[in-house]
Amino acid sequence: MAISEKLLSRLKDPSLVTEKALIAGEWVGASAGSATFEVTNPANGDVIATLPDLGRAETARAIDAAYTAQKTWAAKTGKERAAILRRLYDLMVKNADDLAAILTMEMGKPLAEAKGEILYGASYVEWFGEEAKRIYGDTIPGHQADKRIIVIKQPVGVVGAITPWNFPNAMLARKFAPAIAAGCAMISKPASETPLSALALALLAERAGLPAGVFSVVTSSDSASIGKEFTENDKVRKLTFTGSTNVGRILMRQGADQIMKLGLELGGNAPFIVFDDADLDAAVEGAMVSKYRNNGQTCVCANRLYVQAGVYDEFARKLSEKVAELKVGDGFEEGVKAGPLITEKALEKVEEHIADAVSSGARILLGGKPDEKGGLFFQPTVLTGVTSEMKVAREETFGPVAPLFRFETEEDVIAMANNTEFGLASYFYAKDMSKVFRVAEALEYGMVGINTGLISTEVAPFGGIKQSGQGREGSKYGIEDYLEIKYLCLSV
Ligand SMILES: NC(=O)C1=CN([C@@H]2O[C@H](COP(=O)(O)OP(=O)(O)OC[C@H]3O[C@@H](n4cnc5c(N)ncnc54)[C@H](OP(=O)(O)O)[C@@H]3O)[C@@H](O)[C@H]2O)C=CC1
Ligand SMILES: O=C(O)[C@H](O)CS(=O)(=O)O
Repeated sequence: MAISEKLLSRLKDPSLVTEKALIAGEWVGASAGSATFEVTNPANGDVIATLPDLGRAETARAIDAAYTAQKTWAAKTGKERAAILRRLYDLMVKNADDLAAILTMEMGKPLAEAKGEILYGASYVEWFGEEAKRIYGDTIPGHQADKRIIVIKQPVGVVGAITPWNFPNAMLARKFAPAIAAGCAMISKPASETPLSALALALLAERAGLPAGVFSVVTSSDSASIGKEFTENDKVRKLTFTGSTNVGRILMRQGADQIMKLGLELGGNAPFIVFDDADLDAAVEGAMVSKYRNNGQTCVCANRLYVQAGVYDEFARKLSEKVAELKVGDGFEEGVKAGPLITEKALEKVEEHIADAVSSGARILLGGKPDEKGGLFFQPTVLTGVTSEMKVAREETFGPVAPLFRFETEEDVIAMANNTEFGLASYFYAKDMSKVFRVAEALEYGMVGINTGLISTEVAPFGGIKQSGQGREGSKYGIEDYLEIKYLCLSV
């Protein structure tokens, strides 16, 4: 077991990579003969680190420590909690290049995108460090002359967090920051593909002064068991999850027995609509960002591109010209815009969706097959002649495929866009203001990008409706999910 020299040689501070999990304030490595799992670089299959493969016992130990530490942490003032989050924000920014290199090596995204993710994750730490000082309650006029009513907000308590591989820093930071700001304690279970980013965050949180036990990171390849510990251990008051709708459903069922508070950021199937009065160049730019960011591996990616008949051919041509410029390769290579997919399973799903579409009459305008580099590299792809009967219309591709659907009327496209069990992100390009308000209000999604393909920011409420989840992350709304409301009735 040894950390990859290729990774360590890229870092100013090699101590940011660890092969130890953080359990109850102690860094725990794999003991002789104990179970371990490997973290590999999706660009070439290299083993970059070996982590202890922990289970329910270690998770329960982390929960016990969190249960104790949380009481002291919650007793600190918002200003004291804010100061530690501010120090963490400063450390994330100072170490952003190293954190980005760790992220690119374990997840594959281009280095510039990884750096962007680190700063995006840090923005949540900064935002909720500020919110920590503003957890206000209410006073309410009494219902009787001798009654005084006060509403206070208190931290939920111990929180379990399960996060995905596609944004291994930002998806954790988006949960960690409001939880810690609110006075909660957290045990995180990162995706087994990408635990190093979570561990680096934990290292920096410790250096920022976060007390022992308030934050643990359990590394495990047996996520189902860790999830069961989170949902069955009565010291855990909330579970926050980002990942597929299928797993979200499993966790919701498991948490039902103790009426667990849940935060669910699940799958999406975003429509991206181009009306014939759109600024086509802007729409192409927005489609490039919304579709190919993170190689299409984000839950808010444009999954279905609906283009009005009058501009369909021109949009398809312009989009393909831009897609053809995307350089595929190792995320560390200069100019690369499309890294590897995360696993063989992810690549097979992309191939399956393209084959299904073509077998039903779609045409490959660009790409359509694995890149000549082999491995997990795939050609950025544009399909035309796509219809609602195809899998790309119903399922989340989670890869670099832009399926173009042609539509005639506003009513038709709203009906098609809403014809899904998902409701996370949606986008459309149009100039007519009446149409903008009609369409924005008619789309059944938690988020709507209007003349933009990039909507994610810490200042706005990120989240979905229907089977895309519940709760919101970021914004002034995001901290509410980590607070309980308490009503005090005083007889005076
Ligand atoms: N709404 C949002 O913000 C986001 C949604 N997603 C959605 O997630 C999917 C892709 O991400 P992906 O990582 O494959 O999703 P998964 O749901 O497979 O995995 C997400 C996390 O859940 C863990 N997990 C898997 N099975 C269980 C289980 N039975 N109990 C507890 N934890 C479990 C995984 O651990 P391990 O991998 O180690 O098994 C990982 O840490 C897409 O559908 C995407 O849309 C992804 C990111 C953001
Ligand atoms: O897809 C995800 O995991 C993130 O939610 C995407 S974003 O927040 O960076 O848009």
